Amino acid sequence: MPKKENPAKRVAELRKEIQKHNDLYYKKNTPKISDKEFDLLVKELQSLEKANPDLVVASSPTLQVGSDLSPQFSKFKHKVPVLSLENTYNETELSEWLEKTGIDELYSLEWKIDGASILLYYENGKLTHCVTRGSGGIGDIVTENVKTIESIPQTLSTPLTISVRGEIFMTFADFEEFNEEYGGKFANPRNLAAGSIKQKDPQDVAKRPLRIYVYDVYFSSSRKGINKHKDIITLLKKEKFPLAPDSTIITGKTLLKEIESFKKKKDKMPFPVDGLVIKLDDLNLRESLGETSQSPRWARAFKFDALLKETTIEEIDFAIGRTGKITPRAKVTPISLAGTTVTYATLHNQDYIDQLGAGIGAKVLISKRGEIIPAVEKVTVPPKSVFVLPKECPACNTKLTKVDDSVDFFCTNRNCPERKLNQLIFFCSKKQMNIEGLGERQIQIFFEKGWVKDIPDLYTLNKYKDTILELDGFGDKSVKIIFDAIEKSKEKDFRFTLPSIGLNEVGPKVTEILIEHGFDSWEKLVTLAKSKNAEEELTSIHGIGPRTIDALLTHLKDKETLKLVSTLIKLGLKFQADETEKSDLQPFVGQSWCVTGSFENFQPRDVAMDLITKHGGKKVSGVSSKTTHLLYGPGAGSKLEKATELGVTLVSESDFLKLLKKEGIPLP
Ligand SMILES: NC(=O)c1ccc[n+]([C@@H]2O[C@H](COP(=O)([O-])OP(=O)(O)OC[C@H]3O[C@@H](n4cnc5c(N)ncnc54)[C@H](O)[C@@H]3O)[C@@H](O)[C@H]2O)c1
Ligand SMILES: [Zn+2]
Repeated sequence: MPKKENPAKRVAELRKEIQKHNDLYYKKNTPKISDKEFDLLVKELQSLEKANPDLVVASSPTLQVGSDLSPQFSKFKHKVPVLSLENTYNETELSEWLEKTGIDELYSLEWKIDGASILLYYENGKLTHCVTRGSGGIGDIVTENVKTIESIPQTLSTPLTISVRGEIFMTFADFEEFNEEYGGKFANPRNLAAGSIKQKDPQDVAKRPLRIYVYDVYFSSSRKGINKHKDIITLLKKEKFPLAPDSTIITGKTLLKEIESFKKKKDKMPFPVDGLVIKLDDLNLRESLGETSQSPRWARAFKFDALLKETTIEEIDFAIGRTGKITPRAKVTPISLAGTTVTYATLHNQDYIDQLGAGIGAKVLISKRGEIIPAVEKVTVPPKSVFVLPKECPACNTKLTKVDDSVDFFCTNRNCPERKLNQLIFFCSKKQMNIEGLGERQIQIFFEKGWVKDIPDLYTLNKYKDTILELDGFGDKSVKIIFDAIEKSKEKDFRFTLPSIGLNEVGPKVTEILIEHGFDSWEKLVTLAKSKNAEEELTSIHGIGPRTIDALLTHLKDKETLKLVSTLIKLGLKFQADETEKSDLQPFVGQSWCVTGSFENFQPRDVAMDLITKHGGKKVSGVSSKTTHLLYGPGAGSKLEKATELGVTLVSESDFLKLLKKEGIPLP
């Protein structure tokens, strides 16, 4: 509640507090309070400023959009102010706005996607700049990072000069898979998506499963023939931009009813949504209403409350991941939340525990959004003492350590039983080797009995078959399923075996990239690691950053890893990739191609590179002494210079078209 006795003091306090949370949210991507709590602070400040106009200053966070600007990026002055949205959690407030704006008007109703805002600037039909919202007036140029999202058209079918606004996000499933690959470092898809577009190295961004939905277009000159939101959507569809599902256009009268049906769906959405966006359909009306310094008067965000429920921490234990990461978990008095019973909620790490002041006996608020693991969000009644993580691994007593600059503690003992167990669970899981019948429970039993201590033991498990049949809960049928699935897993190729053994930084995507570049077996990788220019060769591969290269080369020289793989090969597992759809025409065998510039017939230019790999060639992302050909088009830069210097064969688009014709390769 506003403290009436000294508004100036409270206003100053609130501004400082809001600024702090803005920075945590937009710049660090690690918010410490919920959106609702944040919005309450802003509302309190707004009402104080309204009651005390003399306290209003232009720099107040109520008059500015929260800024994401970071010093390491070049800046871009937006062509039109990139604003925020005024939001409400309350249907009465929304109705009042509808009445004021026109209940009989048409409105668009869309999901409010929880990611990072982005502007795509096109000049004469070519994508020139991708820019963050920044301060609303200027933004950070993150073009190369955003261009890694393949669904963004690089060229339009008409030479329009426009800016397209959208939201970059990640689905829950992609987030979980990615996060699993990186040892569970990231808190939620929104923070990961927003952090990803601000990475230093586009190659690191390319590995992240980012997506985009666009929702608006700004025109540099007159928007001839475009008078409704509907026309904008038609244009975006025609130019093949990705659009969010379920968007609809309805009258103000039926809006609240329609919102109800969106609400029913919201917890089942595959990507994070934090509300709905309602916008006037008529663009002329929009323009006559105009905007405040912060948000348009013709749109509102209707936000959903994050589901929060109170319970008590009964105990705190730990998950020890396959990478050794220790995650403290609160065992809570069971509560039902978003249709499931919650008994555990994550406490992430010691820093998080300290910030919350969490401990055994504390009363806490638990949240669940989408499919993410529930988390402890807030302490409402403090514990007797704040919890402190043990110094040693609870499973093997190894001293816990921090790796690099991470906030997490790790057990570095490779033979730690909990790590081993989780490696086995990961190996057998559906997305990996898909060994049906071997779920967490079964693996745990075999592990405790000492029958399966490590991955290779799975393939000699049949010596315990009779004993297994004697166990409770293992019938003929279920045991047959297990052994059939183990046998069948031997058919899985390198695309699965390599990521399944759980080497850090080496997940499915990296594996796929390695295979595409000709490293389609363990043997080839090991040979590569022994060669002098291993690092140079890996660096030339697009999509593999320095951190991955480091990790990969370490694994490929590590004795235990080498032993593990050779044992698995002896047991009949495949550590080479099956041939994929390759053409009989293989004119590019033995050649290594690089590409630069843009092309008329190949958009995106990967289309050309795919032809080369399909017909036997290798593609590389940088020109080196090993590159044999450079395919170049307008806009070619330093690669062309370097290739000329090194005597690489230069191939223009028309040369390439002739070559394809000569070889009888059709255009896709
Ligand atoms: N928890 C915290 O500490 C903290 C701190 C700062 C901000 N926040 C949250 O962020 C909000 C303010 O952020 P904001 O200024 O980005 O505004 P916002 O998130 O409330 O709304 C504007 C944004 O919505 C996004 N959006 C998604 N789908 C859209 C669609 N279909 N149409 C239009 N826009 C769409 C756009 O990126 C746009 O920038 C606050 O309300 C608060 O909830 C939280
Ligand atoms: Zn341990």
